[in-house]
Amino acid sequence: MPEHYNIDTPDDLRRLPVTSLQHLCGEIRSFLIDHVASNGGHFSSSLGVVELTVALHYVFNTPEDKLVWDVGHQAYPHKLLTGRKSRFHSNRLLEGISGFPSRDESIYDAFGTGHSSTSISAILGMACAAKYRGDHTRQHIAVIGDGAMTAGMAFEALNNAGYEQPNMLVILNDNNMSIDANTGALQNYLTELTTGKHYNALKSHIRKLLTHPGQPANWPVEVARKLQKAVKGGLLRYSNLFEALNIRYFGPVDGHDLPKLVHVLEKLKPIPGPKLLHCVTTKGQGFAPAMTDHAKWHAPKKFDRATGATLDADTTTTFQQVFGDTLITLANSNPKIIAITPAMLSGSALTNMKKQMPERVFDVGITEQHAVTFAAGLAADGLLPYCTIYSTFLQRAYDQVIHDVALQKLNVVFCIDRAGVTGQDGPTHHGAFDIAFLRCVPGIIGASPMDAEDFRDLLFTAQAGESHGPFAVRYPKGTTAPLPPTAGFRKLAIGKGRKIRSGRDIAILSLGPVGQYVTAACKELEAYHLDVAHYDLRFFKPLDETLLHEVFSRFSTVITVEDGCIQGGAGSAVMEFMVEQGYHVTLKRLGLPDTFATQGTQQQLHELYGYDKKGIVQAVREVAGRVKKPEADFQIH
Ligand SMILES: Cc1ncc(C[n+]2csc(CCOP(=O)(O)OP(=O)(O)O)c2C)c(N)n1
Ligand SMILES: CC(=O)[C@@H](O)[C@H](O)COP(=O)(O)O
Ligand SMILES: [Mg+2]
Repeated sequence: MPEHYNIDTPDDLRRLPVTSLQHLCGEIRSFLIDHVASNGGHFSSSLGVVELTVALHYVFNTPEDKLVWDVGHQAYPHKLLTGRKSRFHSNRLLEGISGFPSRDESIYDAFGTGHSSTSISAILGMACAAKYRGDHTRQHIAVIGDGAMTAGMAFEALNNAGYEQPNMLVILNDNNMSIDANTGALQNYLTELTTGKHYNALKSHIRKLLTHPGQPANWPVEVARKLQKAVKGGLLRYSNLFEALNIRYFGPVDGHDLPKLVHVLEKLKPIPGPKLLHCVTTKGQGFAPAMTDHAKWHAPKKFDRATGATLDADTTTTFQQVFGDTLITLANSNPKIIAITPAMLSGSALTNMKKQMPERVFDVGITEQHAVTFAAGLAADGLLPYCTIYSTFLQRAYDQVIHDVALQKLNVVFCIDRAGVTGQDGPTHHGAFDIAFLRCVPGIIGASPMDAEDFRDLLFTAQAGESHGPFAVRYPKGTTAPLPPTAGFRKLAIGKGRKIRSGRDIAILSLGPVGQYVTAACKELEAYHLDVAHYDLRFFKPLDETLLHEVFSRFSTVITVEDGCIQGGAGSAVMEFMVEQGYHVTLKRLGLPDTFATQGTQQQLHELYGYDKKGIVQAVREVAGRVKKPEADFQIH
C-alpha cells in the first residue's frame, strides 16, 4: 500500500482527489502480488476488482451503506482499504485474519461469505430491513461474479427483489470466468450483452428510429409517445433478462476504467429500486500470467513474482489425482459412468476426463442442488453418475440427496471431496458435517478410505455390483501415499471394516485417512508399554456390526478417531451401537468439537483439535490412566 497515501480506511480514501485513485490501484495491486507470491491465497479475483473496490468505497458511505461480496474470495482489496492492511500478513493463517469477509472481523464486512451466490439474498434482506424501518437513504450493494450468478439462489433473490423493489444495487462482475471456464447458457447471454449483439443493438436501433428527424415529426405526438412507451416497457424490457425481472439493467461498463466507474456509481446512487450494473473486468488484471491461465491463478500457492513460477511445487500423490485417474479407468470399462461437478472441474481433478470424454463430464455451474437432482435424473434413466462435490458445498443439496436420490433408491455415487478440515479457507470450507448429516439418511452407503488403494477399491465397488442406491465416498484434500504400482481393483464388502493391528489394552476405531495417524500412534505407544489394537471402520454406514461386537466384547476402553464433527459423526454411530447392544465400556471420541473449526493448515488443525498422532497418543495415555488429562480438550492461544 502506498506510504504517501496512508490509506487505512474508506474515510482516508474519500479525502483523495479522483485523479489519485488510479495510482492507488497500482499500489494495491503491487501489495497483493507481493503478498500472495509469498503466502499463497485467492489471487486473480482480487486483482480483477481493484478499481471496482476503490470506486465503491469512494462513492458509497461504507460501513453505513452496506456492501456484500459474493463468495468473498475477491475481497482482499476491500480488506486492505478497511483497516486490515497491518494484519494482512496473517491472512488465512492460524489465528490470523480470514481470507473471506467476516462479521466478527470488521464492521465493513456487512455479511460473512465463503460459499457462493448468497450476496443478493443478503443485501435484499438488508434493503428490505431499511425499507421496513423507513430508511430510504441507506445504500445496499452486492458484488457478484458471473460464476456465482449461475446459481439458483442468485435468481431466487432477483425474483424476490424485482417484486419487493427496495433500494439496492447488484454489481455483476463479469470476467467471463468461474474457477475454470464458466459454463452454461447464462454466460453466453452475458457475452451477448457485453458485445452488444442483441440488447444494445436493439436499444440503439430503437433510439435511432424514435429520434429520426423525419419520422416522429410526421407522427401524431400521442402515437410517438405511445410507441416509445411500448418499446421501453415491452420490447426492450423483455429482451433483457434482468429488466424482465423488474430490475433496472445498466451497462456494460469497463470495470477497470476508474473515473467512469466513479461517475456511473454516482449516477446510480439516487435511482430508487433494484438496479443491476453489468461490469466487465479481467480476472488477474495487472499480473500477466494470471490474465491468461485463469484456473491456475485462482488460488495459487507461493510463486516467484518476477517469473510467475510456482515455488515449493508439490510432487506428492493426492487423493484428487487418484480420484481423477481412477474414474477415467472405470469409465473406460463402464459406459454408464458419468461425472458431474458443480463448477469444481480442476479442483476435483476432472479436467483430464473432460478432455478425454467430454460428453461424459458435466460441469453444471455453481449449482449443487441442481447437480444432485440432475444426477438423480441420469440415474433414473439407467446411467451411473459420480456426482463429485466438496463436502462443504454438499450442505446446500441436502434435500436433493434425501428427496431426489435416497428416497427413490437411485444409484448415485457421491464423491465427497474436501472431507474433513480443508485448511486455510477456514470454517466456511471445512468438510465437517457430512458424516453426521448423511448417516441418518435411510439406505445410504457411506464410506471413507484410509489410503489410496482403498479409495480406488471403493470407487470400483460403487459400480461393481447390483443396484445399491446412494453410495457416498468421502476423502480429504491432499496427500496420500502413492498407489502400489501393480494395484488392481478389489470389490469390497459393503459395511465391512478391517483389523489393522491386534492389541490387548485399548482399541482404536478410525475412519478415513486419519487411520494413518493411528498407525503411527500405536507404534509410539509401544514405548509406553501400551498394546493398542487398531481397526479401520471403512464404512460409517452400514456399520460393521461383527467387528464392533468383537471390539466391545474384548476391550473395556475404546477410542474413535475421525476427521469430522464428533456430534453425530462416526464415533457417535459407534456409541449408539454400544449403548443399544448393552456394552459398558469407556468410549472416547476424537474429531472436531462442537464449534466451527478455525483456519490453519490441515496439520495444525488436526493437532489443535487433538486427533493427529500426538493427540491420539495423549488420548490413549489419558484413558489408560498414564497421564493426567489437561484442563480443556483444546485451546486456541
Ligand atoms: C456454493 C459454492 N460452490 C462452489 C464454490 C467454489 N467457488 C469459489 S469461487 C468460484 C467461482 C466463482 O466465479 P465468479 O463468481 O465468476 O468469481 P471469479 O472467481 O470469476 O472472480 C467457485 C466455483 C463456492 N465457494 N461456493
Ligand atoms: C473460494 C472457494 O470456494 C474456492 O476457491 C476454494 O477456496 C477452493 O478450494 P480448493 O483450493 O481446495 O479447491
Ligand atoms: Mg467470474
